[in-house]
Amino acid sequence: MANSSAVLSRTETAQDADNVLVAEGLTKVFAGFAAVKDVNLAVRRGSIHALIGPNGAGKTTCFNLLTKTLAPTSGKIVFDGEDISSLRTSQVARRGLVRSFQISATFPNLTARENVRVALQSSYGTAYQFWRSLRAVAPLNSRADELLEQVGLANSRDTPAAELSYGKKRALEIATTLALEPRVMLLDEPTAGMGHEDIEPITDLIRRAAVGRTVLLVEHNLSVVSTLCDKITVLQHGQVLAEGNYAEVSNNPAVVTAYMGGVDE
Ligand SMILES: Nc1ncnc2c1ncn2[C@@H]1O[C@H](COP(=O)(O)OP(=O)(O)OP(=O)(O)O)[C@@H](O)[C@H]1O
Repeated sequence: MANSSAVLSRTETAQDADNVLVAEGLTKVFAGFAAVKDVNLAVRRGSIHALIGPNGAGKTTCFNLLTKTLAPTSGKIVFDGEDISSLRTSQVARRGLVRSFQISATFPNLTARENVRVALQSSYGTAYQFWRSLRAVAPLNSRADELLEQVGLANSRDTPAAELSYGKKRALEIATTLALEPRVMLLDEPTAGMGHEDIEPITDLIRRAAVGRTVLLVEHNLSVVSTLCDKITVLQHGQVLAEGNYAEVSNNPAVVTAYMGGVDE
């Protein structure tokens, strides 16, 4: 008996170490309506994990709970072994759980490079204040240029954000998120509103950005999910309907039924 409980606790520890972000019994009630009900979720370290589901399934609410944008009615969120249930977005961001677009990513009148530099300044905190001399912020330019290169915006470095195409704006938002050095990057519908020509580049970009970190995304485009994600959690009516890789969830009759009616665009 003592042996088996020792084994069990070792197994649990191993599972926790594998999972960088864990939600237990996550529930959000809006004026008597449960948008998210008792959701358990485990995001494996180093994976690309998607939250999908038909319209109104609770994806955005769940995502907002995980990013600490919304406070749960009940339930617990654990990041890297630490209970972050009562922490604020900024506090979890400092720990490496970063939501894309949380710094409202782009300042339209600043160039791409300046936008990334602002994100770097916020990441480095008081070490690089706005009022520091140009010489003091110079090291930020080289890091900003590396990040712009990484997201394919090296040639748009001096272009004001407002003048970038939609796809390039989203790439810039990812660069500003990467500036915060996330260990877990949370993306809210990264391909939303994109034309066909932008979807593949942004998918490639997410795949590259995911190297060495974990990505959790809400995504409507199932073809993006199928090529990008290791694990998929399907929500319906605020609850987990199915979980697994794309082949598993797409062959699940309950998922097929939930999606019937052509929810995916
Ligand atoms: N602030 C709120 N107050 C009341 N009800 C809300 C609120 N936010 C969401 N809801 C409701 O909770 C349910 C889940 O909404 P949510 O936006 O999380 O779903 P979703 O899966 O992201 O949907 P979509 O794919 O349409 O964006 C919906 O019925 C929605 O109307």
